[in-house]
Amino acid sequence: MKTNRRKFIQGIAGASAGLILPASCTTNSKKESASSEAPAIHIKNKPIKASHDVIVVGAGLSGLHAAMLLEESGYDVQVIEGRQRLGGRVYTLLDVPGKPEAAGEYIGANYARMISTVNKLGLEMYNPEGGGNNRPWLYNIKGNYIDAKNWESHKLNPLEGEDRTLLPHRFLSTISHRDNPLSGKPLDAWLEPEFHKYDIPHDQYLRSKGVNEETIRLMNVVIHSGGMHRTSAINELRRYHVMHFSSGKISFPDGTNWKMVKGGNSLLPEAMAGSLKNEPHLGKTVVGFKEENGIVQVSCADGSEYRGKHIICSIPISVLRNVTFEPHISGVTKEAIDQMDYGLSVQAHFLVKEPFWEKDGMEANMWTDGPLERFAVRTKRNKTDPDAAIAYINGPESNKFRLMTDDQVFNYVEMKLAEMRPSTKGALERLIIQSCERDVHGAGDWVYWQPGQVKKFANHMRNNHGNIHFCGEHTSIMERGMEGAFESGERAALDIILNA
Ligand SMILES: Cc1cc2nc3c(=O)[nH]c(=O)nc-3n(C[C@H](O)[C@H](O)[C@H](O)COP(=O)(O)OP(=O)(O)OC[C@H]3O[C@@H](n4cnc5c(N)ncnc54)[C@H](O)[C@@H]3O)c2cc1C
Repeated sequence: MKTNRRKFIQGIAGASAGLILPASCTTNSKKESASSEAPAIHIKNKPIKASHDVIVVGAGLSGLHAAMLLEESGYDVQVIEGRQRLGGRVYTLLDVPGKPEAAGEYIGANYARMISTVNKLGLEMYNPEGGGNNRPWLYNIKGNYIDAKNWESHKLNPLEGEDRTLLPHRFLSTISHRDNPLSGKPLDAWLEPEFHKYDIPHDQYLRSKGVNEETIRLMNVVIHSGGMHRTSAINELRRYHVMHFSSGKISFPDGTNWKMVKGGNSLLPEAMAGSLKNEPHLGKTVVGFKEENGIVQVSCADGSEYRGKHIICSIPISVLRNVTFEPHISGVTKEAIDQMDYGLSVQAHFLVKEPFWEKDGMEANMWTDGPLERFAVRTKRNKTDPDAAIAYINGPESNKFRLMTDDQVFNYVEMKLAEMRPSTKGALERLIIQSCERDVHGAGDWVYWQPGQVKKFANHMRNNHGNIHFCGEHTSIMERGMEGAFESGERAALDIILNA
């Protein structure tokens, strides 16, 4: 029996309001087992049946959320994941001192679906002290060290009037959001044709608003893309619209605006996977989909195959360039697969053997317009954790690291640090290099829209290809980040539940 539509939508609405999914989603909705009702087809004279109702490809938040929702509606679901771990871009480095988050870190108070899932699975959230953006920075601009307190009057400050109090690390978010044409509009307004006029390079948009070149140069330091000229202004306007939409309006009951999962955010995808009837299969890198007579055959790099009546595919869009589809994907969706790109970041993690900031008497954390962009002592999860530091490069400088081995990244970072901050020499011990595109399953941090791409692609990203339904943060329209992943998984699951 199919899930009752009204009940299911009530359940989703409940989850979106931060409530636990009601029992109506799990009762009276059992389907017959897949094998008993799958139509038989013939491939090379061999009768083929779907082994599952739905195969979910990718065990990141979007895929796992879709799997949970489908299972609650009685579908037989098998999750398969290319990596040997769950979580995708939620990845707590549990073996690294201080257990830093390598990717999805801050859970916003407005993340209704995610918070609901955390609560439902019995996990706890907390705020590590001194996290977020409240750490004091020492600025290194054009080779000059500048304390935050001296910035307002400093000759390198390119702003005028009251704006001179704005600190460089706030330039991008504050100036991009100023007079944001999306303000006061619904979260999906960025898709509307009336905003296509902002689908232009972000630096061009800022110049038209009178922002000067030096301010744009400093904003460019940490933009999550190949640079301001490569990012659509509407991409950035949407980003800050979503961020500001709820800030100040929604907070956790303790008054805070963001939290992390106690013990590490990776506990969430692990608990989500643990709640499924069928254990996810790891190490299953999908290389091809072939749909015939309503059954999709999924081929993996290790030679194994799965068959499902439906597929939910959460693979990052640019990684899909390496996956074959039969029938072929063509038209705008194919262009999007070939052209969409992800922001990059590389993180070099170090243990701090000696507090180098005590040697030179400067702030520990550096925000620079040089090749290292940001170097910071990490927030501790527990007071007893050792000091650890991270070089976090996510602006245009991050591109070159694609060509380096981990050792070369460490050598480069240490060399640049020693030039900029001699007190770090001998004070750091190498731990790990992390980047979300350093293996074949990752494309980078998160998708960004290049000038002209919102107009061209944004309304095609969610189209299914036969029985293959796409999800992943790149397909979200209201939320971004981890909550965007949840939103997209929910949409793909609903697509099957309501339309299949
Ligand atoms: C450095 C960094 C910091 C971030 N900080 C935040 C933050 O503070 N707050 C926030 O909300 N968001 C943050 N994000 C974004 C957030 O982590 C992501 O938006 C979200 O986790 C994406 O989930 P997803 O399911 O869409 O994709 P993914 O997590 O990437 O899931 C896709 C899965 O598919 C698998 N896969 C890929 N190719 C194949 C294949 N061929 N076969 C089988 N499986 C495959 C991958 O291994 C992966 O597990 C951050 C991301 C990064 C990188």
